[in-house]
Amino acid sequence: MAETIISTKDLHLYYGQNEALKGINLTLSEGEITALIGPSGCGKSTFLRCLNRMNDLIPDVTTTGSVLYKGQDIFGPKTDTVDLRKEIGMVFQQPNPFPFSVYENITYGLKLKGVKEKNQLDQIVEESLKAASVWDDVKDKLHNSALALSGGQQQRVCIARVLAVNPDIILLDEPTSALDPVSSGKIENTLLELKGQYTMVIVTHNMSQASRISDKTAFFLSGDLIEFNDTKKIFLDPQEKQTDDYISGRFG
Ligand SMILES: Nc1ncnc2c1ncn2[C@@H]1O[C@H](COP(=O)(O)OP(=O)(O)OP(=O)(O)O)[C@@H](O)[C@H]1O
Repeated sequence: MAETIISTKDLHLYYGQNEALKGINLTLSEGEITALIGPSGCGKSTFLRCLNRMNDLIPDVTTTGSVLYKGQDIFGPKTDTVDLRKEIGMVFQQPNPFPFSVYENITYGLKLKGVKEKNQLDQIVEESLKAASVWDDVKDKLHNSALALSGGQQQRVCIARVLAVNPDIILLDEPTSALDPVSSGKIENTLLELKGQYTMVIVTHNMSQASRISDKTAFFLSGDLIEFNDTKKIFLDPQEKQTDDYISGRFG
């Protein structure tokens, strides 16, 4: 049995008066990929952002309940959110490289961590880009702007940027929805190669993507977690009618 790395307990989140998460209890296991699925507005991205406190950046948000990461509540006073976000990194829907060179994108977080030695930086740049399956595309363009790459290459550079600071968990918010099918397939392969080394949580509207890459799937509806189980079970033998209706395309 894989170890628990993060668990939420009775997690509620309100945007002003609007309750977007209605008491979510969910446990994520180390080294697994968990897919969050459900119709638009059901709270998937909100839940994802709770896991590294990205919702803190949004005004008028109230969160109750807890998110235990390695047993400690991330909403507790001991948490430094900058450190937390290095351990629990995030990849967004739109590729968002910094407007610097590829090399500087990867070394940015390392320099903040105090890594200065050029050989070490060079080594981590190469390792991270290789792990994100984009090294062959960019090895001759390391000092060119990351913005000059294709969307799919930019997204893999963004994954490499997260990997460079050696996180435990990677949160991915619809990372392929802005990409063409070939680029999406490359990202999926990259995630499959990283499986086991990192715990990943991916929000996706693409049911076949969820079934291809994830170990576990959580189905959300209107701020509730309706069903959470092994991905095979969710797709082949869902226990709740609402899950069945959603994955069979009857709504959403
Ligand atoms: N920054 C925000 N301010 C106010 N309300 C928000 C904000 N972000 C999300 N919401 C609301 O919270 C609810 C959940 O939204 P969320 O984006 O988490 O859903 P989602 O399942 O990820 O949707 P989608 O699949 O369309 O991205 C929705 O009612 C949405 O309008």
